[in-house]
Amino acid sequence: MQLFQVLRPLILSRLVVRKNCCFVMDGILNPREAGRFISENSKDVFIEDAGVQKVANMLYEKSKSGEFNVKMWRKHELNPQTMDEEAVNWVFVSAVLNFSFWSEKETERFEVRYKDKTYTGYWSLCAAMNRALDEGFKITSASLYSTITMDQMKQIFRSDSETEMPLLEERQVALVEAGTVLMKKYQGSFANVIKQAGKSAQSLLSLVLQEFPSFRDVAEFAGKKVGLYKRAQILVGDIWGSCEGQGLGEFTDINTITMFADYRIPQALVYFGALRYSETLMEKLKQCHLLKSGEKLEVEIRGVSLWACELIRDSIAAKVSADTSEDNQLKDEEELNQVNAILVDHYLWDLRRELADEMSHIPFHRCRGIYY
Ligand SMILES: Nc1nc2c(c(CN[C@H]3C=C[C@H](O)[C@@H]3O)cn2[C@@H]2O[C@H](COP(=O)(O)O)[C@@H](O)[C@H]2O)c(=O)[nH]1
Repeated sequence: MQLFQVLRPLILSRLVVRKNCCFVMDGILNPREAGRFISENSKDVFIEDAGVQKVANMLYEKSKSGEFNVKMWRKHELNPQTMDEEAVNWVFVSAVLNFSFWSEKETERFEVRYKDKTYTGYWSLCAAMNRALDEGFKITSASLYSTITMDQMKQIFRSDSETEMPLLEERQVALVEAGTVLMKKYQGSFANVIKQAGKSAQSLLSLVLQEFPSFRDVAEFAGKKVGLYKRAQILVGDIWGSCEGQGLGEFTDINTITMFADYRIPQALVYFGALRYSETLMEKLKQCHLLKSGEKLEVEIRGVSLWACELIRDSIAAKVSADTSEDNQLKDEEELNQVNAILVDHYLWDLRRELADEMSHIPFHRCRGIYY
């Protein structure tokens, strides 16, 4: 192995500390403000109220069962079950790497086989992480991933198909950056970052943006800086889910977190008629046009999708308060069952996977980057 390969992570970790200058959030619209502003100024992506109400009705009916709540997160076989420090360190690593799984051809995807099941997309990341842990490489330990080499990355994230994991080098850089900060300032555990946030989701979000530059998902749109913060927000949302809103996952303001602006929720929103693309944009996406991170069309798709989910959440809340029927479980388990933007997001994201074939005629937007 060349000397550079060995030294690369150490060089990167030196760079990180210098790059990690303070991140000023003032002057950047927060995700909810950004969603509204982008939606009000969008030229190629539009919200359709009939579709918003359709999704809100679907979700409201589902939420009446009392099954649709923070406890869902742990139900997936790949998600950690321990609701402790190990679980939040697992969530942190998954959030650092949670981006850009799409491949040129949907039929040629990065795949990981784990415990007799084949995973693609986001779940292939989780399967590779759990496979590494089973094989004795503690990928959740900052002391290890802060100096992880490309050879180790290739071994851990090896594919069980012909297609390699996209952006492996960018993932190594993100891991070294995150691990270096965690080791230098938080004794190697993300639980210590959480504890510094005083049970506030917004404080944790700000702390993550301050400390970990790879999460700074900000664009310029119509003369303003807009913070979409997809990975930083999903990190908070998954910490909440991994601990069922208790202990390390307890946040007094979790309902201020918005949907996570990825490339799958827009697909679902268009499918249900809550979002509409201009003919020009739809044609571009059907041609698999590659959008640049931060370009106008890309920001419109992400920002208007985010705002659509805010409207869906607001519509559900209005239905709950109007609903006087005694069988509505939401009333008496308000705390547990309130449908916030995180649950709206997970519902749509999981549904997009369940209905992948039905939705396949709706193109997702292709953008190569580390933000989502
Ligand atoms: N908006 C939103 N985007 C999400 C997630 C998740 C994983 N969350 C699950 C984890 C625990 C709970 O069970 C959640 O359901 C991954 N992604 C993004 O999707 C894209 C990949 O998609 P696909 O090709 O289908 O794997 C990629 O941008 C990835 O960053 C989410 O929840 N919401």
